[in-house]
Amino acid sequence: MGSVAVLMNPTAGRGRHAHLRDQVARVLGADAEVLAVRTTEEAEAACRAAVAGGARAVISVGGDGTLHRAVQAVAGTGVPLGIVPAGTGNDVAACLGVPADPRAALESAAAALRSGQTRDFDLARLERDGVVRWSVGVTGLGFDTLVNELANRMRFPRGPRRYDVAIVLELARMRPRRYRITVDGVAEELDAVLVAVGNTARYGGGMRICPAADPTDGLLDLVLAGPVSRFTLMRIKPQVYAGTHVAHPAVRQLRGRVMTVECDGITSYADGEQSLPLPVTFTAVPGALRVLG
Ligand SMILES: Nc1ncnc2c1ncn2[C@@H]1O[C@H](COP(=O)(O)OP(=O)(O)OP(=O)(O)O)[C@@H](O)[C@H]1O
Repeated sequence: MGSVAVLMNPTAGRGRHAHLRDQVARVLGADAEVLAVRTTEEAEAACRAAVAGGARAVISVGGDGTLHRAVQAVAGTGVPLGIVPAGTGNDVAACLGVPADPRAALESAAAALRSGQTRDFDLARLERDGVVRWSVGVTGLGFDTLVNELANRMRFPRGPRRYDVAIVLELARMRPRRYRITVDGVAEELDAVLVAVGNTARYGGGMRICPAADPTDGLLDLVLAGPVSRFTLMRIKPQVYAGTHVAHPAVRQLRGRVMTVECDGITSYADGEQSLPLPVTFTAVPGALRVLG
């Protein structure tokens, strides 16, 4: 029987859950192997190597970004993924019904390893020029993406305040962009400031940007905001936590199995991580993710 590979991200959640390392050893026992990684790239490569080497499960201990790395390795393999939410937002874990408390989630994954109990979910398969990436949660393709990119380039301020500053800076130069969106073969061109494709509903620590997204329906939800003013965007923003922004006349929801999104100068951010530059084709792949518990 293969080992249980554990991807721990000590930087996730601003280091608040560093003590989970001892818990992992205690709860998962001797066949748990904590992967020795220091960077994002090493994290993904180590998960892939573990799966190729016959690991019987991968456990992600971190936030959505950590989970995203582990998902690249287990997608479509049938190797189950344990999710221990120890990040800042933990939006994907919440949408997949994983206990919010990391210790409870760890116990639940350990119990599932013993009983064999798993649940299957869809994944979004992103493809451009033959390069494939996977997203379990939401992929941002507009204003939110630019904020993410700017925040990543900034050295100051540190921590989440960086995002507040990036939002203000990006708002100042926000302009609608021309998108070409094809949903199950039906194409349209439109101007938008914000576009997001969701397999699950949430990102950004509780924002229900794609409120109707269901990771078991075999479909993806695309939500877009048309050309609105900075003022209107800021007024709609608080409604995103409840998912009621979709009632605003400038907001549209599209649903389908295969979607292609084209726009110049935009790189997708999948589960909060930099992914493929547009154009990207998204395909809902039922059952591509098996989750422990
Ligand atoms: N073992 C690791 N060491 C260093 N960095 C890692 C490791 N694993 C993943 N990372 C990267 O660290 C970054 C932050 O991780 P993550 O997103 O999980 O935490 P977070 O931002 O606190 O949580 P959330 O995304 O849920 O708000 C991500 O870009 C992720 O790819």
